[in-house]
Amino acid sequence: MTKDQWGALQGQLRETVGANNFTNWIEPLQFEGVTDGVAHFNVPTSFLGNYVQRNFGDLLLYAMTNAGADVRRIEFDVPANKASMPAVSRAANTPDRTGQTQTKATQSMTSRADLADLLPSAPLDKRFTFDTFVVGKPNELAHAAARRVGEGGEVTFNPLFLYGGVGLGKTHLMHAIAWELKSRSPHLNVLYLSAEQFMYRFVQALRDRKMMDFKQIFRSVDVLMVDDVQFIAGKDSTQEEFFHTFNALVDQNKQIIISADRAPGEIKDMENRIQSRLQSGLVVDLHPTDYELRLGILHSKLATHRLQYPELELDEKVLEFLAHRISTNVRVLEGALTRLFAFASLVGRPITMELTQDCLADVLRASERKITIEEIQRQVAEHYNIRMSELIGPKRLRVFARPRQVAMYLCKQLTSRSLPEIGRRFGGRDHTTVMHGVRRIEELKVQDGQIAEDLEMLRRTLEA
Ligand SMILES: Nc1ncnc2c1ncn2[C@@H]1O[C@H](COP(=O)(O)OP(=O)(O)OP(=O)(O)O)[C@@H](O)[C@H]1O
Repeated sequence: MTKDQWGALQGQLRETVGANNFTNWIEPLQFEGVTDGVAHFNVPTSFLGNYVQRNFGDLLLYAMTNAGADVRRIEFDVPANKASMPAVSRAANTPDRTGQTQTKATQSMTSRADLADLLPSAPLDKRFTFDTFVVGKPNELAHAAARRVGEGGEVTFNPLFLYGGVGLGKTHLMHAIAWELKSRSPHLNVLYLSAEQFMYRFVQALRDRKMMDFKQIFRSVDVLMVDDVQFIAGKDSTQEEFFHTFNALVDQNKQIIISADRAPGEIKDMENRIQSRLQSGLVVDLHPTDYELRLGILHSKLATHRLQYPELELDEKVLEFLAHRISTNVRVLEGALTRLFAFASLVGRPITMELTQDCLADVLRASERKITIEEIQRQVAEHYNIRMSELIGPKRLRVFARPRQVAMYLCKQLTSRSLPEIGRRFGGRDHTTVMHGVRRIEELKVQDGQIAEDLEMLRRTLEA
């Protein structure tokens, strides 16, 4: 990250933290550069550095990473000769930021009336909007509910509780709601934060004896969004405070949106009264993705990659392959595509199946399916109503040979077994026979609607 890039980031930071916080805490930071993943800032006093680290550290890290910088840590240094720093020359007009000013700065934080500036909202990801959210069967209900809440107006279900496994789009939907609300009503106080940040703020308020401020801030929002609420399970006083905040907002008819990795009733160590409160609105889950949704997501991400790497060619089969093979987590799926483009661009080769296998070997191994060759064989035999021995055996009649090729094709698609291994499991056939079978089915899939339908049905059953 260059100094100019840091300069450009400042506008965005000002928006996020508010004008007063920006002037007090961010503006005095002098960006020195990034070395080995550490961003260095010069600061006029160690107090200012510590304060920024504690209160805005995560935000800075997030903003810089988001802007493309490889930053894992931030360090604040007080240079030996402070006189050269702009923050100190500013101090000719404004109070010096020495021990004395530190007290002033802290006091001004407490007494500041402008609550909007103090709202500790976590930054929203610009990419997470409704426009970029791909809707499919597994997430259509969650999407519809989120859309409804994003429209604003009368609160119909409170809270909206979204849950689902890792990387299925909960955070994306929450940010999308926040963006939508803000675009429709720019003056709405929308507070989005993770349950972990909620706890952090709470503990900090306790420590600094600022509970009144804390309560006032959280009760003054119009919309509260808390991500990953399971995090506060078992953390008694945080739960308690969350419960009070929750009730106060519901009483004022303010919208609350919560996400978690499981249903409210399944969050262990969460007090019953909170669980039941969380269930009192609309609870919707994001189901694990299916093949169509994954393919849709890949296509939508492709557009961005194409813009970035217009020169790269991509074999459509690669997308189908990835959608088949990486089935657990959209984040991993996206990561795979990004890596593929970066790799292909580096080595200057088109994105073929071969390159994909090379580049993503580790990801593919990690998300390897549990589907076995034997399962496929059994399922195919049952589907075509033939015996296993006929499927695997030597008979070359079409009624056996075609299902055999279908089974070989599925083994190639749904397992990571090599062609020779598949051949061995089909009565010791040669790998060229398997290759021929796979190619034949690939052709038929396009020409013969029945085969395409059979494949689809079998795949669904096997993946279920
Ligand atoms: N339906 C979708 N359309 C487009 N992108 C999606 C979709 N679902 C998930 N993603 C993308 O997958 C990534 C992970 O999603 P997100 O962070 O929202 O998951 P999450 O459910 O909050 O996961 P976690 O449990 O880890 O917090 C994001 O980059 C998001 O944009």
